Amino acid sequence: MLLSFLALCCGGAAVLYVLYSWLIPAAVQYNAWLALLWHDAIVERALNILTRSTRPQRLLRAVQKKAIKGDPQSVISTIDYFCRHSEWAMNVGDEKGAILDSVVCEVSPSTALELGTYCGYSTVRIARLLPPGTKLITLEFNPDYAAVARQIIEYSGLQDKICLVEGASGDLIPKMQELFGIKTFDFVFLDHWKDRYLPDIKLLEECQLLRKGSILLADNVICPGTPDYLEYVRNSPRYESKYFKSHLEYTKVEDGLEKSVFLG
Ligand SMILES: C[S@@+](CC[C@H](N)C(=O)[O-])C[C@H]1O[C@@H](n2cnc3c(N)ncnc32)[C@H](O)[C@@H]1O
Ligand SMILES: [Mg+2]
Repeated sequence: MLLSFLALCCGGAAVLYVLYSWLIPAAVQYNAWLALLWHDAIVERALNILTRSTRPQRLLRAVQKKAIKGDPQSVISTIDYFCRHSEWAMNVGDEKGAILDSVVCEVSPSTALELGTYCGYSTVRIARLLPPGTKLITLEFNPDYAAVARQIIEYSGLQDKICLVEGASGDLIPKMQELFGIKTFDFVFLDHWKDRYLPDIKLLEECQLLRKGSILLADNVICPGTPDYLEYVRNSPRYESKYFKSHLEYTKVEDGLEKSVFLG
């Protein structure tokens, strides 16, 4: 009786071990929906309860503990390490980040807008490459995320190059001229909720915030995906669009960035 109970326990433990150390990580690395469900719904909630903190707070703590203050590259590398080895987070990440870097360097914008700040990872990534005098305006409607992003931006030492505005893109885009005297943006990074990409570029067009040659770079066009936005920029005569194939941040799931030039 005791022996069969012990055998049952050992068998159960072995199944759990195989599931947790091999099957789940493998499935989560390669399957889009499993990856998002696992990282966003299951692990994040469990860790929030267990640690009585939020994912952005845990990410901020890692930066404060491990990154060199005033060194944006160290902040970026620390976040990437944390997200690969401790806890996934929805930053653009290192792999797609390299594509983002090359587009920012190529455009060398005088005016830049980011939609969706989260913890400020991509904000720091973009701002560190901006020419002197350029300010990046970044919009975030979640006050808890914005509070963490402010501290990460401050920690990286780039606060003078970044203006974080709290609020919804749909409300703030029409106020860009009034708030910042912006006539047009040279570069826009779209990385907020995916159903807002299309309405917000139409709003940017309507508010005449795009000029001939403005560059839009959109993240996550495959995973979670922005089919209506892709259909628009790929078929509209007002845009010339190109896909950069990559992977969803910190996984092997296909994702990519869409770079679109506004033709006027
Ligand atoms: C994927 S995360 C941004 C990640 C960030 N760009 C990075 O790579 O580090 C999306 C963020 O957009 C914010 N967001 C979503 N829709 C928004 C909107 N309409 N206006 C402002 N912020 C929005 C969310 O709260 C979330 O923090
Ligand atoms: Mg993204």
